[in-house]
Amino acid sequence: MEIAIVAHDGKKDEMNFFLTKNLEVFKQDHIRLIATGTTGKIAENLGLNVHRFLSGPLGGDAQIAARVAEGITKMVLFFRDPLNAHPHEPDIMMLMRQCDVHNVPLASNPATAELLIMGLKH
Ligand SMILES: O=C(CO)COP(=O)(O)O
Repeated sequence: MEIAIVAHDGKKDEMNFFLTKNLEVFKQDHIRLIATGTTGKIAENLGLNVHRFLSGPLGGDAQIAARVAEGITKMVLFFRDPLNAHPHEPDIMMLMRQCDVHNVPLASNPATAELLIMGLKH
């Protein structure tokens, strides 16, 4: 099962905490982790296998949106920073829209991500 992780700069510490807490889940063989460029580094630094796409502002969100549209990515954990402006806002909206179009679970904050991970465990 392919899961995408994405975190805006203001949320990267929370992504680090979340991944650390759920390391055993993300290490499972049946889970393939993908990420935008800089977020992927966080996962790599924790010893996780992750395929890193472009950084968000350079098109990473758009690349992941395409995988959602194609039915490859099955879950998106996107820790958004609602308190800052992002130059690639259209790409961000596209990623979220594609999740809704294709009924792919999308967590836009850590609390929801925890619930999705709990769902995965059961
Ligand atoms: O900008 C992002 C999501 O919109 C995240 O990109 P990075 O993981 O490269 O920082």
